[in-house]
Amino acid sequence: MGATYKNNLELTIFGESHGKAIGITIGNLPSGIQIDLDEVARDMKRRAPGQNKMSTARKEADQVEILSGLQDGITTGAPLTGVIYNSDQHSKDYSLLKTNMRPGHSDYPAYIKYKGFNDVRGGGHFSGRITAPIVFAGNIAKQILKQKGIQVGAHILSIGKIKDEKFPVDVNDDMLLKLSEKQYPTIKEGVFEKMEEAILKAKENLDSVGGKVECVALHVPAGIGEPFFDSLESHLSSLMFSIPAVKSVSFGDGENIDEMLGSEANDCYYYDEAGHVKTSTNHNGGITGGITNGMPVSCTVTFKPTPSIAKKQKTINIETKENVELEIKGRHDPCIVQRAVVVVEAMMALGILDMMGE
Ligand SMILES: Cc1cc2nc3c(=O)[nH]c(=O)nc-3n(C[C@H](O)[C@H](O)[C@H](O)COP(=O)(O)O)c2cc1C
Ligand SMILES: C=C(O[C@@H]1CC(C(=O)O)=C[C@@H](OP(=O)(O)O)[C@H]1O)C(=O)O
Repeated sequence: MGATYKNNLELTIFGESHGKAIGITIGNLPSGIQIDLDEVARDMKRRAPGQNKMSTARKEADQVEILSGLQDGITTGAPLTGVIYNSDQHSKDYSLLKTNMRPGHSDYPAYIKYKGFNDVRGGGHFSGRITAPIVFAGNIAKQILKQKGIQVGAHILSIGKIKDEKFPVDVNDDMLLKLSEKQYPTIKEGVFEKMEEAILKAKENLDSVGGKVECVALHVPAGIGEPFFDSLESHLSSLMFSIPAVKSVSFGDGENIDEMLGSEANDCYYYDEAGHVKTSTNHNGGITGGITNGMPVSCTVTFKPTPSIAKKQKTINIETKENVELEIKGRHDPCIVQRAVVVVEAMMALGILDMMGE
C-alpha cells in the first residue's frame, strides 16, 4: 500500500484505525518556524470523534505526540513526525465484516487487492480516522502560511438538502475569523440547526447523509502553479480526493460553470484603488491556466453519505459466495461533513504550501 504524497512537501501517513497508533511524517518543511501547539490541539478537537450525537460514539483524545522535527517549538528542518495513539477500539464489531462486504466501504476492493489480508477493523488504513494526522499536518501548514499572510477557512455548504450560501467574491479575513469561532461554521445564521435535524433524522432512520464543504485560501499571491500536470487544481484535487468519502472536487463555480455563457463565466480584471489586480467575479476560483491569479482560491468538496449504516442492506458473503443481508452494528458517523470541514482546510493549506515550494 502506498502512503506517500510527494511533490515539494512529502507526506507519509501510517497506521490503522484499530492498530496501536496513527500518524504522519512531513518532509521538506522549512526550518525555523515557531509552531503553536495549542492551535494544533484546537484543530484536532474540531475533527475528533465522539463529541455528540451527530458523530460516531468512539471517543478518542486525538492528542499528537511529536517524535521528531521540532525543538523548543521551532521546526528544525528534519522530517516532522506526529503520532496519535488509538485507545477506544471495539474490534469485535468487525468480525462479520471480514466476510460480509459493506456496500459503499472499501471492504470488497481491498479484499481483492490485498487477498483478504487487509485489516477491516474500523476500516483499517482506509478509515476516516487517518484524517486525524492530516489535520495535524494541515495545522502546521496553516501556521506557516499565516506567517506569509495567507489565511485558510471553510464552511459547511450543504448537508443533505439543507444549503448554506457560497462565499461572496469579497470574502475577507474577518469573515473567516467569524467562521472559525463557530463549532459548525455556516455563513447564514441558524442554518446549522436545520442541518443537525437532517443528520439526526437520518440516524433515527438507521441511515446517513452527505454534503459539501467550501474552502478558501485568501491572499495567495498570483503565479503559484503550472500548466497541465502540475496545475494547482491537479494537486489540490489529488489531495482532496485522498480524503475518504470525497466524491467530487470543484473550483470556483466549477459544478455549475457549464450552464453559464462565456460572458458570465469570465472574471473581468480591474485595478483597485491601491493598484492591485482583482477580478470583479471569481467563477474560476482564483486559478486560471493552472496558476493562481491573486483572487481567493476556492474549492468545493462533496462528501457522500457515510457508507456504514444500520439499515438492513443486500450484499455478498465472500467466503460462502452467497447473496446475504447485512445489518451493520457498531459506531458510525451519521454524517461525515461537519467533522471534515477542518480536514478540507488541512488539505487546502498543505496543497498551497506545497505548490509555493518554499
Ligand atoms: C472524518 C471521517 C469520518 C468517517 N466516518 C465513517 C464512519 O463512521 N463509518 C463509515 O463507514 N465511513 C466513515 N467514513 C468514510 C469511509 O472511511 C470511506 O467512505 C471509506 O473508506 C471508503 O472510501 P470512499 O468513500 O472514498 O470510496 C469517514 C470519513 C471521514 C473523512
Ligand atoms: C474513529 C474515527 O472514525 C471512524 C471512521 C470509520 C471509517 O470507516 O472510516 C469507522 C468508525 O470506526 P470505529 O468502528 O472504530 O468506531 C469511525 O468511528 C475517527 O474519525 O477518528
